Amino acid sequence: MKVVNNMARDGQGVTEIDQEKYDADENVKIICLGDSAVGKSKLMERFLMDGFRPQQLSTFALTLYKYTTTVDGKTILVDFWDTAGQERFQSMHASYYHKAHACILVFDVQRKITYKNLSNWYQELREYRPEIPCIVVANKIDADLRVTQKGFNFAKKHNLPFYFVSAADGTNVVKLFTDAIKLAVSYKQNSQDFLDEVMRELENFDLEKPDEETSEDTESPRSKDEV
Ligand SMILES: Nc1nc2c(ncn2[C@@H]2O[C@H](COP(=O)(O)OP(=O)(O)OP(=O)(O)O)[C@@H](O)[C@H]2O)c(=O)[nH]1
Ligand SMILES: [Mg+2]
Repeated sequence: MKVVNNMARDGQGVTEIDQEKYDADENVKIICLGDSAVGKSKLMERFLMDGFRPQQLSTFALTLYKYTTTVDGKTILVDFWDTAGQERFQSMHASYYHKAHACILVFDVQRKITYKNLSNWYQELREYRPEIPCIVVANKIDADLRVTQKGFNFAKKHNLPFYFVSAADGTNVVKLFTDAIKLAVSYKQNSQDFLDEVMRELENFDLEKPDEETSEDTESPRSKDEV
């Protein structure tokens, strides 16, 4: 497992890292979103390093973790993108979302505002990635287990999977990440991304040709875009 610390502000430098790795079919990218201090980095640490260090600075801008696993007999390379949720970074650079295959959306069960802000994060996510699987996560349940009795309707409302977890004691952390990886892989395998790109190329190409040649074909590329 390799950790790449990218200290670039505002997502600068992300594209270089991004570029070298997305050619392989079995490479997926999973992003993590949520307010500052909800436990995004701690959840990753718990899963990737099987540990929890109580004191650590908040993520500066972006940390990339590389992780290898197997799904249905195939070797999968996972890039986990962890970002800072501070106000100063509240709107993510587009490249953070670029080619992401799944999202883990985290709030802190002890702080209501972080739950309220889910809708802002979710809205931004959907602007860039309208289709990718997204798991909603209620973190820090170790602090007061009674919270698991509460109804959190955000996930239900948007028809998203929802897990109660704790980075501190490890509850549901492995399940969360292994499910996120499976969802990312299945999204990538079924996604129309590549086809869409090709179709867009063809559409542009068609536009340059005389009308009569393209009139028959114009419908199909459009309908693919909506899959
Ligand atoms: N009790 C408890 N504390 C937690 C848990 N997860 C994280 N924390 C604490 O919450 C604080 C913030 O955790 P981080 O993982 O740094 O939060 P973050 O979401 O990465 O924050 P930014 O990087 O600023 O966006 C730390 O002090 C952690 O020790 C948990 O499951 N239970
Ligand atoms: Mg962090």
